[in-house]
Amino acid sequence: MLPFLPDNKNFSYRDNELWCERVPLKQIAEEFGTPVYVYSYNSIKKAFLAYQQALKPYPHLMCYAMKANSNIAIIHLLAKLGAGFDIVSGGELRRVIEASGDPKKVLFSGVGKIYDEIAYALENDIKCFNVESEPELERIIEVAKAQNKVARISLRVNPNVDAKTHPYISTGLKQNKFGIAIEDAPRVYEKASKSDFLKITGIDCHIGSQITDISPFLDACDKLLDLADVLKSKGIELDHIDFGGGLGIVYEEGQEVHHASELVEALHQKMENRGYGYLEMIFEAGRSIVGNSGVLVTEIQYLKEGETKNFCIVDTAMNDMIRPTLYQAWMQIAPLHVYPENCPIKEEIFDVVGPICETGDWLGKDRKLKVQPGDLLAVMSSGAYGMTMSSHYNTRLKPPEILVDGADYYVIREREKIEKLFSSEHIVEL
Ligand SMILES: Cc1ncc(COP(=O)(O)O)c(C=O)c1O
Ligand SMILES: N[C@@H](CCCC[NH3+])C(=O)O
Repeated sequence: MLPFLPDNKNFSYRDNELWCERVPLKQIAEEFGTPVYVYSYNSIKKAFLAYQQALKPYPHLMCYAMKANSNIAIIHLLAKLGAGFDIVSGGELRRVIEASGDPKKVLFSGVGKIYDEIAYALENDIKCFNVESEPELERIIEVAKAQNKVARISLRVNPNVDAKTHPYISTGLKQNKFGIAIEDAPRVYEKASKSDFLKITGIDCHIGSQITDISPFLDACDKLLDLADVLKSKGIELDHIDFGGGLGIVYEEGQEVHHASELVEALHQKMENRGYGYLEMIFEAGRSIVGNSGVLVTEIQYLKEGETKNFCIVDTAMNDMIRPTLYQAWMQIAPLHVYPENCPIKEEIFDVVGPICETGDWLGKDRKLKVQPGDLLAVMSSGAYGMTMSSHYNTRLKPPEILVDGADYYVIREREKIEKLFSSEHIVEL
């Protein structure tokens, strides 16, 4: 039986070899070395268009949360498909501009926006600041005043909804640092409405990531619409409602997720029923656009028999893909070549680990694999929160990124060079 693949359309086995679209992954590994991130353009496009098409009948803006994967080639291609962007730093806005994206379709989220970032975003006339606290609101007024501009804002409210996801990626509960408590929101909106330097355009929330159920989104929507009612009674009208991040994805066999259209329809139905069908619907989806569109290909260095466990030691590590270490996330690890049943290599159970000096440096535990040193493995579903969360720990260089489109492929990031790593460091003689 062939190993499970979360996106078995754009990643598939042909004659027991794993391909991305019409390219054998082995060919990419041979040409560019390992570890290497490989993305399927057609998978990204399909995932993005699933939201776009579902939203088409309604006023909408589909913003890609670029923290998931911010390679400028991907930003550029998504911008061409009509994407706006959700950013959390001035650096991410720089990327949008570099990639010829439209700043007027940019939302700026995040709890710690600094002066310079606010000024830069205002200069570039972004669509909206998602304000996460009262002091931030005051800072935005101050910067807008200095530029003699009007900043468009929405409040990111914390609806206190349980997203039923990992506690580290749950963001809409009272104890989380994000957003403004929903009970305080009417007062803060009133305050904002009095400033000549602000224009209230919307309402925003983001309750967490990797949410596979629609009900937390609907619960949050109810609370936002209750707030919209209160605001209306105070004469504050909104243009948009921003539901935050998108749906979760399939990492593991047997997991089920909803199609983007189910989420959009369910939310719109609720808006319509409550008299808000006219509001522009905004999503800040990241993971569901790129997550299953990427893999991290790695080469097995050693098979090591431990005292109680077998280890499959590969040449990628927690510095390239930190999700298992950070969230104990389960990610499928699939061999690039599947040996036939009758081959003498034995199937064994391994912990797949990297070379980093940490016990937490693992990619998968207790995985059944029929492999030998030199074989290649793909960490599936690595397109989101892979490269963007990578680091140089243990002075490891960042892997290249390759984008596949049909039978063609392109280097969208070169393998990092050690000289570049050292170029901003300086020896001092003391
Ligand atoms: C404010 C905000 N918007 C959007 C996202 C993207 O979420 P997801 O990748 O689950 O679609 C995140 C990440 O969780 C976020 O913090
Ligand atoms: N980085 C996380 C999700 C958090 C997203 C940022 N708000 C992950 O890999 O699952």
